[in-house]
Amino acid sequence: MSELTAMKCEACRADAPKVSDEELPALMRQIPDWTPVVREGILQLERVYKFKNFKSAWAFHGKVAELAEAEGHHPALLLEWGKLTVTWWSHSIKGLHKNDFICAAKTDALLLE
Ligand SMILES: C[C@H](O)[C@H](O)[C@H]1CNC2=NC(N)=NC(=O)C2=N1
Repeated sequence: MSELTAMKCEACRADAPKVSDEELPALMRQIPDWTPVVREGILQLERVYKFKNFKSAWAFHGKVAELAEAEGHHPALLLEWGKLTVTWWSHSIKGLHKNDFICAAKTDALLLE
């Protein structure tokens, strides 16, 4: 389990630093099941979680929503039959912040609960 899961998100400020190109590879190695994607020019982290049915995906959706509220940092969630797509990025800086990696690692940890 990544050390990221022991960290806490900081408040999202418009002047907060984005994760740099130099920092990105080491952070991505800590969340190997996630993919960096660019949407509307914004770098984001995405993972698709597969489940046996809608109800299981829905239950995980609820856990991720609770995590988001606890961290004060919120993902995009696409709930489908047997799938939940989770996408993290920082709206305030239109890109990736350390918060997004912390939350991606904590999202993975929810699977172990
Ligand atoms: C006021 C509130 O805390 C801010 O709007 C928070 C809410 N959750 C957030 N979530 C994400 N992903 N990015 C943000 O910039 C953000 N800002």
